[in-house]
Amino acid sequence: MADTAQAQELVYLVTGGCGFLGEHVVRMLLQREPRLHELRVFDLHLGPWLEELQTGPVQVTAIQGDVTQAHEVAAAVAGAHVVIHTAGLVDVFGRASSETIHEVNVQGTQNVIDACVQTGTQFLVYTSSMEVVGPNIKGHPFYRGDEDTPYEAVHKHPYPRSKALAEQLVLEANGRKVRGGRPLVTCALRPTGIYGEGHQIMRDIFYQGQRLGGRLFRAIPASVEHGRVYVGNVAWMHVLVARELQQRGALMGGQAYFCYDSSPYKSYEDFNMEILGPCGLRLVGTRPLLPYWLLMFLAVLNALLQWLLRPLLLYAPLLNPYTLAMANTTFTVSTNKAQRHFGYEPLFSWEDSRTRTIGWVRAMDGSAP
Ligand SMILES: NC(=O)c1ccc[n+]([C@@H]2O[C@H](COP(=O)([O-])OP(=O)(O)OC[C@H]3O[C@@H](n4cnc5c(N)ncnc54)[C@H](O)[C@@H]3O)[C@@H](O)[C@H]2O)c1
Ligand SMILES: C[C@@H](CO)CCC[C@@H](C)[C@H]1CC[C@H]2[C@@H]3[C@H](O)C=C4C[C@@H](O)CC[C@]4(C)[C@H]3CC[C@]12C
Repeated sequence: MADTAQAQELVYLVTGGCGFLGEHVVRMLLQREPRLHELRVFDLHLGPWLEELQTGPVQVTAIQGDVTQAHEVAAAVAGAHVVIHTAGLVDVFGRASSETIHEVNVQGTQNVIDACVQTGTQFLVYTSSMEVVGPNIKGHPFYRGDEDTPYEAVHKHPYPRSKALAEQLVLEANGRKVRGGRPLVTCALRPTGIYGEGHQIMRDIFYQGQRLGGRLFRAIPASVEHGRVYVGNVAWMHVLVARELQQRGALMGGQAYFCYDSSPYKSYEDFNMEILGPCGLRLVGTRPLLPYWLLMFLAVLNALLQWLLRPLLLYAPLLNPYTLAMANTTFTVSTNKAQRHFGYEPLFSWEDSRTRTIGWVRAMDGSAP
Protein backbone atom coordinates (compact mmCIF):
# COMPACT_ATOMS: atom_id res chain seq x y z
CA MET A 1 0.00 0.00 0.00
CA ALA A 2 1.00 3.63 -0.41
CA ASP A 3 3.67 5.18 1.82
CA THR A 4 1.52 7.36 4.10
CA ALA A 5 4.53 9.48 5.17
CA GLN A 6 4.16 11.52 1.95
CA ALA A 7 1.30 13.99 1.53
CA GLN A 8 -1.69 12.17 0.09
CA GLU A 9 -3.44 14.80 -1.93
CA LEU A 10 -4.10 13.54 -5.43
CA VAL A 11 -7.32 12.26 -6.93
CA TYR A 12 -6.99 9.83 -9.85
CA LEU A 13 -9.70 8.45 -12.07
CA VAL A 14 -9.22 5.18 -13.98
CA THR A 15 -11.86 4.52 -16.64
CA GLY A 16 -12.29 0.86 -17.52
CA GLY A 17 -10.73 0.16 -14.12
CA CYS A 18 -12.38 -3.26 -13.85
CA GLY A 19 -11.02 -4.58 -17.16
CA PHE A 20 -8.00 -6.81 -17.68
CA LEU A 21 -5.51 -3.94 -17.87
CA GLY A 22 -7.60 -1.54 -15.76
CA GLU A 23 -7.52 -3.81 -12.70
CA HIS A 24 -3.72 -4.04 -12.90
CA VAL A 25 -3.50 -0.23 -13.22
CA VAL A 26 -5.75 0.22 -10.17
CA ARG A 27 -3.73 -2.21 -8.05
CA MET A 28 -0.43 -0.73 -9.24
CA LEU A 29 -1.55 2.80 -8.36
CA LEU A 30 -2.42 1.67 -4.84
CA GLN A 31 1.01 0.08 -4.46
CA ARG A 32 3.17 2.65 -6.20
CA GLU A 33 1.57 6.11 -6.07
CA PRO A 34 2.22 7.39 -2.55
CA ARG A 35 0.57 10.76 -3.19
CA LEU A 36 -2.81 9.21 -3.86
CA HIS A 37 -5.71 10.39 -1.71
CA GLU A 38 -8.65 9.07 -3.70
CA LEU A 39 -8.81 6.56 -6.51
CA ARG A 40 -11.98 6.58 -8.59
CA VAL A 41 -12.67 3.41 -10.54
CA PHE A 42 -15.15 3.98 -13.37
CA ASP A 43 -16.52 1.06 -15.38
CA LEU A 44 -19.64 -0.20 -17.06
CA HIS A 45 -19.36 -3.36 -14.95
CA LEU A 46 -17.84 -3.11 -11.48
CA GLY A 47 -15.85 -6.08 -10.15
CA PRO A 48 -16.52 -7.56 -6.69
CA TRP A 49 -12.74 -7.44 -5.98
CA LEU A 50 -13.06 -3.66 -5.51
CA GLU A 51 -14.55 -4.37 -2.07
CA GLU A 52 -11.26 -5.71 -0.72
CA LEU A 53 -9.48 -2.45 -1.63
CA GLN A 54 -11.65 -0.34 0.65
CA THR A 55 -9.61 -1.11 3.78
CA GLY A 56 -6.35 0.69 2.82
CA PRO A 57 -5.35 4.32 3.39
CA VAL A 58 -6.53 5.43 -0.06
CA GLN A 59 -10.22 6.13 -0.59
CA VAL A 60 -11.33 3.86 -3.44
CA THR A 61 -14.54 5.10 -5.05
CA ALA A 62 -16.34 2.70 -7.37
CA ILE A 63 -18.40 4.43 -10.06
CA GLN A 64 -20.63 2.40 -12.33
CA GLY A 65 -20.92 4.42 -15.52
CA ASP A 66 -20.75 4.53 -19.29
CA VAL A 67 -18.14 6.57 -21.18
CA THR A 68 -20.64 7.20 -23.96
CA GLN A 69 -22.77 9.22 -21.50
CA ALA A 70 -21.11 12.65 -21.30
CA HIS A 71 -22.84 13.64 -18.06
CA GLU A 72 -21.70 10.46 -16.27
CA VAL A 73 -18.13 11.04 -17.40
CA ALA A 74 -18.18 14.71 -16.35
CA ALA A 75 -19.48 13.80 -12.89
CA ALA A 76 -16.71 11.21 -12.43
CA VAL A 77 -13.95 13.51 -13.73
CA ALA A 78 -14.92 16.59 -11.67
CA GLY A 79 -12.23 17.24 -9.07
CA ALA A 80 -9.78 14.61 -10.38
CA HIS A 81 -6.14 15.68 -10.95
CA VAL A 82 -5.36 12.87 -13.38
CA VAL A 83 -7.46 10.69 -15.67
CA ILE A 84 -6.16 7.36 -16.96
CA HIS A 85 -8.53 6.39 -19.75
CA THR A 86 -8.28 2.65 -20.39
CA ALA A 87 -11.99 1.97 -21.03
CA GLY A 88 -12.61 0.64 -24.48
CA LEU A 89 -14.39 -1.93 -26.54
CA VAL A 90 -11.70 -4.41 -27.55
CA ASP A 91 -13.27 -6.37 -30.36
CA VAL A 92 -11.58 -7.88 -33.39
CA PHE A 93 -13.96 -10.86 -33.48
CA GLY A 94 -17.10 -9.17 -34.78
CA ARG A 95 -19.01 -9.30 -31.50
CA ALA A 96 -20.04 -5.63 -31.59
CA SER A 97 -21.13 -3.45 -34.50
CA SER A 98 -18.71 -0.91 -35.94
CA GLU A 99 -21.09 1.85 -34.75
CA THR A 100 -20.89 0.61 -31.15
CA ILE A 101 -17.10 0.33 -31.31
CA HIS A 102 -16.92 3.91 -32.61
CA GLU A 103 -19.36 5.14 -29.98
CA VAL A 104 -17.40 3.67 -27.06
CA ASN A 105 -13.84 4.16 -28.29
CA VAL A 106 -14.10 7.48 -30.13
CA GLN A 107 -17.12 9.31 -28.68
CA GLY A 108 -16.26 7.92 -25.22
CA THR A 109 -12.76 9.39 -25.52
CA GLN A 110 -14.13 12.72 -26.75
CA ASN A 111 -16.40 12.77 -23.68
CA VAL A 112 -13.37 12.21 -21.42
CA ILE A 113 -11.47 15.06 -23.08
CA ASP A 114 -14.48 17.39 -22.87
CA ALA A 115 -14.97 16.49 -19.21
CA CYS A 116 -11.33 17.36 -18.44
CA VAL A 117 -11.72 20.72 -20.19
CA GLN A 118 -15.04 21.54 -18.52
CA THR A 119 -14.07 20.52 -15.00
CA GLY A 120 -10.42 21.66 -14.96
CA THR A 121 -8.59 18.30 -14.93
CA GLN A 122 -5.14 18.90 -16.34
CA PHE A 123 -3.58 15.47 -16.97
CA LEU A 124 -4.91 12.78 -19.27
CA VAL A 125 -3.25 9.45 -20.10
CA TYR A 126 -4.86 7.44 -22.89
CA THR A 127 -4.45 3.69 -23.43
CA SER A 128 -4.00 3.47 -27.16
CA SER A 129 -2.76 0.38 -29.02
CA MET A 130 -0.02 -0.81 -31.37
CA GLU A 131 -2.87 -1.10 -33.85
CA VAL A 132 -2.97 2.65 -34.42
CA VAL A 133 0.17 1.93 -36.43
CA GLY A 134 -0.33 -1.64 -37.63
CA PRO A 135 -0.10 -4.30 -38.81
CA ASN A 136 -1.74 -2.98 -41.95
CA ILE A 137 -3.99 -5.02 -44.21
CA LYS A 138 -1.23 -5.16 -46.85
CA GLY A 139 0.80 -7.42 -44.55
CA HIS A 140 3.83 -5.09 -44.42
CA PRO A 141 6.20 -6.19 -41.64
CA PHE A 142 7.01 -3.75 -38.84
CA TYR A 143 10.25 -5.28 -37.60
CA ARG A 144 11.52 -3.95 -34.24
CA GLY A 145 10.31 -0.49 -35.11
CA ASP A 146 9.99 2.54 -32.86
CA GLU A 147 7.67 5.56 -32.60
CA ASP A 148 9.44 7.24 -35.54
CA THR A 149 9.62 4.28 -37.90
CA PRO A 150 7.78 5.11 -41.13
CA TYR A 151 4.92 2.69 -41.76
CA GLU A 152 1.87 2.80 -43.99
CA ALA A 153 -0.98 2.67 -41.48
CA VAL A 154 -4.19 1.55 -43.21
CA HIS A 155 -7.22 1.22 -40.94
CA LYS A 156 -10.08 -0.73 -42.45
CA HIS A 157 -11.22 -2.67 -39.38
CA PRO A 158 -13.48 -0.78 -36.91
CA TYR A 159 -11.33 -1.49 -33.83
CA PRO A 160 -7.95 -0.15 -35.04
CA ARG A 161 -9.74 2.67 -36.85
CA SER A 162 -11.44 3.69 -33.61
CA LYS A 163 -8.20 3.50 -31.61
CA ALA A 164 -6.38 5.63 -34.19
CA LEU A 165 -9.12 8.27 -34.21
CA ALA A 166 -9.28 8.34 -30.41
CA GLU A 167 -5.51 8.63 -30.06
CA GLN A 168 -5.52 11.53 -32.51
CA LEU A 169 -8.24 13.29 -30.48
CA VAL A 170 -6.23 12.87 -27.28
CA LEU A 171 -2.93 14.05 -28.73
CA GLU A 172 -4.52 17.02 -30.50
CA ALA A 173 -6.20 18.06 -27.25
CA ASN A 174 -2.79 18.59 -25.65
CA GLY A 175 -2.45 22.29 -24.79
CA ARG A 176 -6.18 23.09 -24.77
CA LYS A 177 -7.12 25.38 -21.90
CA VAL A 178 -9.04 23.61 -19.15
CA ARG A 179 -11.35 25.33 -16.69
CA GLY A 180 -9.20 27.70 -14.64
CA GLY A 181 -6.95 28.49 -17.59
CA ARG A 182 -4.20 25.87 -17.33
CA PRO A 183 -3.25 23.75 -20.37
CA LEU A 184 -4.41 20.17 -20.72
CA VAL A 185 -1.41 17.79 -20.85
CA THR A 186 -2.09 14.50 -22.65
CA CYS A 187 -0.21 11.48 -23.85
CA ALA A 188 -0.92 8.05 -25.29
CA LEU A 189 0.52 4.63 -24.48
CA ARG A 190 0.50 2.00 -27.20
CA PRO A 191 0.72 -1.55 -25.84
CA THR A 192 1.47 -4.42 -28.22
CA GLY A 193 -0.43 -7.65 -27.41
CA ILE A 194 -0.80 -7.65 -23.62
CA TYR A 195 -0.57 -10.93 -21.70
CA GLY A 196 -0.66 -11.83 -18.03
CA GLU A 197 -3.04 -12.71 -15.23
CA GLY A 198 -6.62 -12.18 -16.41
CA HIS A 199 -5.94 -12.36 -20.16
CA GLN A 200 -9.16 -13.67 -21.69
CA ILE A 201 -7.68 -14.87 -25.01
CA MET A 202 -4.93 -16.83 -23.22
CA ARG A 203 -7.65 -18.39 -21.06
CA ASP A 204 -9.73 -19.32 -24.14
CA ILE A 205 -6.72 -20.84 -25.92
CA PHE A 206 -5.78 -22.83 -22.80
CA TYR A 207 -9.28 -24.31 -22.53
CA GLN A 208 -9.31 -24.99 -26.26
CA GLY A 209 -6.03 -26.93 -25.92
CA GLN A 210 -7.42 -28.92 -23.01
CA ARG A 211 -10.50 -29.83 -25.04
CA LEU A 212 -8.18 -31.01 -27.84
CA GLY A 213 -6.42 -33.45 -25.52
CA GLY A 214 -3.58 -31.15 -24.47
CA ARG A 215 -2.67 -30.17 -28.02
CA LEU A 216 -2.70 -27.01 -30.11
CA PHE A 217 -2.04 -27.10 -33.83
CA ARG A 218 0.40 -24.69 -35.43
CA ALA A 219 -1.28 -22.34 -37.89
CA ILE A 220 1.24 -19.47 -38.08
CA PRO A 221 4.83 -19.74 -39.37
CA ALA A 222 7.32 -19.60 -36.48
CA SER A 223 9.21 -16.85 -38.37
CA VAL A 224 6.41 -14.26 -37.94
CA GLU A 225 7.28 -12.13 -34.90
CA HIS A 226 4.46 -10.70 -32.80
CA GLY A 227 5.05 -8.06 -30.11
CA ARG A 228 3.89 -8.94 -26.58
CA VAL A 229 4.16 -7.07 -23.31
CA TYR A 230 3.39 -8.11 -19.73
CA VAL A 231 0.31 -6.50 -18.14
CA GLY A 232 2.19 -5.56 -14.96
CA ASN A 233 4.70 -3.57 -17.00
CA VAL A 234 1.95 -1.89 -19.02
CA ALA A 235 0.24 -0.94 -15.75
CA TRP A 236 3.54 0.36 -14.32
CA MET A 237 4.07 2.46 -17.43
CA HIS A 238 0.64 4.05 -16.93
CA VAL A 239 1.43 4.89 -13.30
CA LEU A 240 4.81 6.34 -14.19
CA VAL A 241 3.55 8.32 -17.18
CA ALA A 242 0.73 9.80 -15.07
CA ARG A 243 3.23 10.86 -12.42
CA GLU A 244 5.89 12.25 -14.76
CA LEU A 245 3.38 14.05 -16.97
CA GLN A 246 2.82 16.37 -13.99
CA GLN A 247 6.55 17.29 -13.94
CA ARG A 248 7.61 17.01 -17.57
CA GLY A 249 4.53 18.18 -19.44
CA ALA A 250 6.55 20.23 -21.93
CA LEU A 251 8.48 17.16 -23.09
CA MET A 252 5.80 14.48 -22.75
CA GLY A 253 2.62 16.39 -23.65
CA GLY A 254 1.17 15.30 -27.00
CA GLN A 255 3.49 12.29 -27.25
CA ALA A 256 2.78 8.62 -27.96
CA TYR A 257 4.88 5.82 -26.46
CA PHE A 258 4.95 2.13 -27.32
CA CYS A 259 4.74 -0.15 -24.27
CA TYR A 260 7.64 -2.58 -24.14
CA ASP A 261 9.57 -4.88 -21.86
CA SER A 262 11.92 -7.85 -22.18
CA SER A 263 9.28 -10.36 -23.33
CA PRO A 264 10.86 -12.32 -26.21
CA TYR A 265 10.15 -11.75 -29.89
CA LYS A 266 8.28 -14.83 -31.09
CA SER A 267 5.30 -15.82 -33.19
CA TYR A 268 1.92 -15.46 -31.46
CA GLU A 269 1.65 -19.23 -30.98
CA ASP A 270 5.26 -19.83 -29.91
CA PHE A 271 4.96 -17.04 -27.37
CA ASN A 272 1.77 -18.55 -25.96
CA MET A 273 3.60 -21.87 -25.60
CA GLU A 274 6.15 -20.18 -23.29
CA ILE A 275 3.20 -19.96 -20.89
CA LEU A 276 0.97 -22.84 -21.92
CA GLY A 277 3.78 -25.40 -22.41
CA PRO A 278 4.54 -25.57 -18.66
CA CYS A 279 0.77 -25.82 -18.09
CA GLY A 280 0.60 -29.11 -19.98
CA LEU A 281 -0.13 -28.11 -23.59
CA ARG A 282 1.89 -29.08 -26.66
CA LEU A 283 2.07 -27.24 -30.01
CA VAL A 284 1.90 -29.79 -32.79
CA GLY A 285 3.98 -29.13 -35.92
CA THR A 286 7.12 -27.18 -36.70
CA ARG A 287 5.34 -25.63 -39.70
CA PRO A 288 1.69 -24.62 -40.14
CA LEU A 289 -0.38 -27.77 -40.54
CA LEU A 290 -2.68 -26.11 -43.06
CA PRO A 291 -1.60 -23.95 -46.01
CA TYR A 292 -2.34 -20.22 -45.73
CA TRP A 293 -4.94 -20.28 -48.52
CA LEU A 294 -6.93 -22.95 -46.66
CA LEU A 295 -6.75 -21.03 -43.38
CA MET A 296 -7.94 -17.92 -45.21
CA PHE A 297 -10.78 -19.96 -46.73
CA LEU A 298 -11.79 -21.11 -43.21
CA ALA A 299 -11.48 -17.56 -41.89
CA VAL A 300 -13.76 -16.25 -44.65
CA LEU A 301 -16.17 -19.12 -43.99
CA ASN A 302 -16.26 -18.12 -40.31
CA ALA A 303 -17.02 -14.53 -41.30
CA LEU A 304 -19.82 -15.72 -43.58
CA LEU A 305 -21.27 -17.97 -40.87
CA GLN A 306 -21.11 -15.09 -38.42
CA TRP A 307 -23.14 -12.95 -40.81
CA LEU A 308 -25.67 -15.69 -41.60
CA LEU A 309 -26.19 -16.70 -37.98
CA ARG A 310 -26.33 -13.17 -36.58
CA PRO A 311 -30.16 -13.06 -36.38
CA LEU A 312 -30.10 -16.29 -34.33
CA LEU A 313 -26.90 -16.30 -32.29
CA LEU A 314 -23.50 -14.65 -31.91
CA TYR A 315 -20.85 -16.77 -33.64
CA ALA A 316 -17.45 -15.16 -32.96
CA PRO A 317 -14.55 -17.62 -33.28
CA LEU A 318 -10.88 -16.57 -32.87
CA LEU A 319 -10.18 -17.12 -36.56
CA ASN A 320 -11.44 -14.53 -39.03
CA PRO A 321 -9.74 -12.79 -41.96
CA TYR A 322 -8.58 -9.89 -39.78
CA THR A 323 -7.14 -11.97 -36.89
CA LEU A 324 -5.45 -14.29 -39.39
CA ALA A 325 -3.82 -11.33 -41.12
CA MET A 326 -2.72 -9.89 -37.76
CA ALA A 327 -1.22 -13.14 -36.55
CA ASN A 328 0.54 -13.60 -39.91
CA THR A 329 2.21 -10.19 -40.07
CA THR A 330 5.37 -9.39 -38.18
CA PHE A 331 4.86 -6.47 -35.80
CA THR A 332 7.51 -5.95 -33.12
CA VAL A 333 8.76 -2.93 -31.27
CA SER A 334 12.25 -1.95 -30.19
CA THR A 335 12.44 1.50 -28.61
CA ASN A 336 13.71 3.36 -25.57
CA LYS A 337 11.57 6.49 -25.92
CA ALA A 338 9.75 5.85 -22.62
CA GLN A 339 13.08 5.38 -20.85
CA ARG A 340 14.47 8.60 -22.34
CA HIS A 341 11.38 10.72 -21.68
CA PHE A 342 10.25 9.54 -18.26
CA GLY A 343 12.76 7.03 -16.95
CA TYR A 344 10.69 3.90 -17.59
CA GLU A 345 12.31 0.55 -16.84
CA PRO A 346 10.17 -2.59 -16.77
CA LEU A 347 9.20 -3.51 -13.21
CA PHE A 348 8.92 -7.22 -14.02
CA SER A 349 11.62 -9.25 -15.77
CA TRP A 350 10.60 -11.73 -18.47
CA GLU A 351 11.15 -14.56 -15.95
CA ASP A 352 8.83 -12.90 -13.39
CA SER A 353 6.20 -12.08 -16.00
CA ARG A 354 6.23 -15.64 -17.31
CA THR A 355 6.16 -17.22 -13.83
CA ARG A 356 3.24 -15.05 -12.72
CA THR A 357 1.25 -15.80 -15.86
CA ILE A 358 1.97 -19.54 -15.66
CA GLY A 359 0.81 -19.50 -12.02
CA TRP A 360 -2.44 -17.88 -13.07
CA VAL A 361 -3.07 -20.38 -15.89
CA ARG A 362 -2.24 -23.35 -13.64
CA ALA A 363 -4.77 -22.11 -11.10
CA MET A 364 -7.46 -22.40 -13.82
CA ASP A 365 -6.61 -26.03 -14.56
CA GLY A 366 -9.66 -28.23 -14.10
CA SER A 367 -12.10 -25.33 -14.24
CA ALA A 368 -12.73 -25.44 -18.00
CA PRO A 369 -16.30 -24.36 -18.87
N1 LIG B 1 -5.59 -6.48 -24.45
C1 LIG B 1 -4.64 -6.05 -25.27
O1 LIG B 1 -3.83 -6.82 -25.78
C2 LIG B 1 -4.53 -4.57 -25.57
C3 LIG B 1 -3.46 -4.14 -26.36
C4 LIG B 1 -3.34 -2.79 -26.67
C5 LIG B 1 -4.26 -1.89 -26.17
N2 LIG B 1 -5.30 -2.31 -25.42
C6 LIG B 1 -6.22 -1.29 -24.90
O2 LIG B 1 -6.22 -1.37 -23.49
C7 LIG B 1 -7.49 -0.98 -22.97
C8 LIG B 1 -7.97 -2.04 -22.01
O3 LIG B 1 -8.09 -3.26 -22.71
P1 LIG B 1 -8.34 -4.65 -21.98
O4 LIG B 1 -7.62 -5.68 -22.74
O5 LIG B 1 -8.10 -4.49 -20.53
O6 LIG B 1 -9.89 -4.84 -22.27
P2 LIG B 1 -11.06 -5.21 -21.28
O7 LIG B 1 -12.25 -5.47 -22.13
O8 LIG B 1 -10.65 -6.27 -20.34
O9 LIG B 1 -11.26 -3.86 -20.47
C9 LIG B 1 -11.98 -2.78 -20.95
C10 LIG B 1 -12.84 -2.25 -19.82
O10 LIG B 1 -13.58 -1.14 -20.32
C11 LIG B 1 -14.88 -1.25 -19.86
N3 LIG B 1 -15.81 -0.59 -20.76
C12 LIG B 1 -16.17 -1.00 -22.00
N4 LIG B 1 -17.09 -0.16 -22.50
C13 LIG B 1 -17.31 0.79 -21.56
C14 LIG B 1 -18.16 1.91 -21.50
N5 LIG B 1 -18.99 2.20 -22.50
N6 LIG B 1 -18.11 2.67 -20.40
C15 LIG B 1 -17.30 2.36 -19.36
N7 LIG B 1 -16.49 1.30 -19.37
C16 LIG B 1 -16.50 0.52 -20.46
C17 LIG B 1 -15.18 -2.73 -19.80
O11 LIG B 1 -16.27 -3.01 -18.92
C18 LIG B 1 -13.86 -3.28 -19.32
O12 LIG B 1 -13.83 -3.39 -17.92
C19 LIG B 1 -8.40 -0.77 -24.17
O13 LIG B 1 -8.52 0.60 -24.42
C20 LIG B 1 -7.67 -1.47 -25.31
O14 LIG B 1 -7.96 -0.88 -26.54
C21 LIG B 1 -5.46 -3.64 -25.09
C1 LIG C 1 -5.06 -18.05 -36.39
C2 LIG C 1 -5.00 -18.46 -34.93
C3 LIG C 1 -4.28 -19.78 -34.83
O1 LIG C 1 -3.71 -20.09 -33.62
C4 LIG C 1 -4.35 -17.41 -34.11
C5 LIG C 1 -5.25 -16.20 -33.96
C6 LIG C 1 -4.60 -15.26 -33.01
C7 LIG C 1 -5.38 -13.95 -32.89
C8 LIG C 1 -6.69 -14.22 -32.20
C9 LIG C 1 -4.51 -12.93 -32.17
C10 LIG C 1 -3.22 -12.66 -32.96
C11 LIG C 1 -2.83 -11.23 -32.65
C12 LIG C 1 -3.77 -10.78 -31.57
C13 LIG C 1 -3.97 -9.29 -31.37
C14 LIG C 1 -2.68 -8.57 -31.03
O2 LIG C 1 -1.99 -9.24 -29.99
C15 LIG C 1 -2.86 -7.16 -30.64
C16 LIG C 1 -4.04 -6.65 -30.26
C17 LIG C 1 -4.10 -5.21 -30.00
C18 LIG C 1 -5.02 -4.79 -28.90
O3 LIG C 1 -5.31 -3.41 -28.98
C19 LIG C 1 -6.27 -5.62 -28.76
C20 LIG C 1 -6.02 -7.12 -28.88
C21 LIG C 1 -5.29 -7.47 -30.17
C22 LIG C 1 -6.17 -7.07 -31.36
C23 LIG C 1 -4.98 -9.00 -30.22
C24 LIG C 1 -6.28 -9.82 -30.44
C25 LIG C 1 -6.02 -11.30 -30.75
C26 LIG C 1 -5.07 -11.51 -31.95
C27 LIG C 1 -5.71 -10.98 -33.22
